[in-house]
Amino acid sequence: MDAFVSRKRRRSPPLPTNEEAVAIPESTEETSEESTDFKLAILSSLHPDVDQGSLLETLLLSDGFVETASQYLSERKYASPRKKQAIGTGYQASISSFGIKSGGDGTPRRIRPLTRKGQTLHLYTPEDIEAHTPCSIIHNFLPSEHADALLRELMEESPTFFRAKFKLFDRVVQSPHTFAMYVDSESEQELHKTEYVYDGHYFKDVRRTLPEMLKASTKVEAAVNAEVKRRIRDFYPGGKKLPFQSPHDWKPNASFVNAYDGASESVGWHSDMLNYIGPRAIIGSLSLGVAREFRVRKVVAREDRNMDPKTPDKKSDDQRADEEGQIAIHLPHNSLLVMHAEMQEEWKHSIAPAKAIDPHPIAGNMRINVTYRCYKDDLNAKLIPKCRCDGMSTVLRCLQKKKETRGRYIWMCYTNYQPDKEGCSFFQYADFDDDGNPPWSKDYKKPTKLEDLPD
Ligand SMILES: O=C(O)CCC(=O)C(=O)O
Ligand SMILES: [Fe+2]
Repeated sequence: MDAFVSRKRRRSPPLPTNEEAVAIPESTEETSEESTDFKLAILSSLHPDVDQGSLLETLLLSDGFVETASQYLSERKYASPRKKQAIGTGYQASISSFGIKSGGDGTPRRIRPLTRKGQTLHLYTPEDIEAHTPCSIIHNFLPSEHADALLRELMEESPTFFRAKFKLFDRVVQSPHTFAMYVDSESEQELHKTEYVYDGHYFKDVRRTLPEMLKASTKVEAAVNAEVKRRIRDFYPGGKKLPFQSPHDWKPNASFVNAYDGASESVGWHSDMLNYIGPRAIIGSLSLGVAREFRVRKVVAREDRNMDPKTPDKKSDDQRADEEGQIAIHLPHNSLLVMHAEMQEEWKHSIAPAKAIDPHPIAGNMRINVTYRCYKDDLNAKLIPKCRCDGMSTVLRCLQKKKETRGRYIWMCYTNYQPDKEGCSFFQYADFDDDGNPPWSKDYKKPTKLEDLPD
């Protein structure tokens, strides 16, 4: 099997499919694993020199139609596995090099996830990543001396990074990687230490952005803004920004730096806290040192999984990822990943533990990641709703699991996540205008009511 598709055999019949989660259309919904194997056998006999991974990938991209897949394979626009070219540390016959594009006629392209149950689809090229995930990537982002200087600066800091403790059900667990938080000004530093709540507590160790980080930040800002504009133009309906997305340029003023020391260090499935960065947030994520896999998967509502919405969801994120399929984006040294506006609300991400890693000449076994973020003045910790736990600020979440409330934002108590504290049950729907401004913002535009519209 090719390096970029791994596949587990299903033991039970396939789950009913849904258009967001899988690529195989309704017409092939009832087909069993055996019939996929049968289709692969036909394709294999027609194209004996193409490896199984490429056959399967082409079959998926052809919506399960053998004839279409065979036609693409006959045209042979893809890189033959025997002539694979190295991209970073991995290998890939690019999906787009198969000559199949998500749009291509000037109309906005839809993100079309290709994941299937039990699969990890590995993506390496910028074209594949932006076509099938809510992210875009720029390889070799900084001049190489600058990337190395930034890596050295952060390697020096990393022994003093912090390992978070949090509550998982009734157990206290330690985060499987270390991190530190940096802000760009002294006033923000003071405010963060005393006002901003993370995972139910205040961080006392908020640092000032270091010189190389600051230098990189200006370049990240320009690149992210250009990528966001391109994303809106080429991918979003009508070439318009998403509802709740800010119309203004993105300006980073804070960052989390994560350190993964060795193959087993990781971060579990999550989406990032929106409290201070607002709805439809953008994040610029710079990877340095050892190349690792960044995994993404789309959140699927329970009804779409044919689950009774009232039944508690007992499956872990890892089980879900395995069931629904996931995409692995390979992040080599000096790559900038832009997480676009649809990412945090609709997708989850993780850094998976690796089986093996290629040591980096400067970083050894370490991967360093800087996530540049834009903390919004109007979502300052003093302004957002507080819960009943000692005046702690609440967390902003976007509901995803049930269809009837899907996409609604809520403010809720976050203290429950802290090892030694029980939270309150505070919960309140959160209101934002089309540009993502909260009602207390001077820029907030009240939505026009139907009866107020001119005849
Ligand atoms: O290390 C990464 O690439 C991702 C880190 C991350 O998800 C986070 O800081 O929220
Ligand atoms: Fe994250």
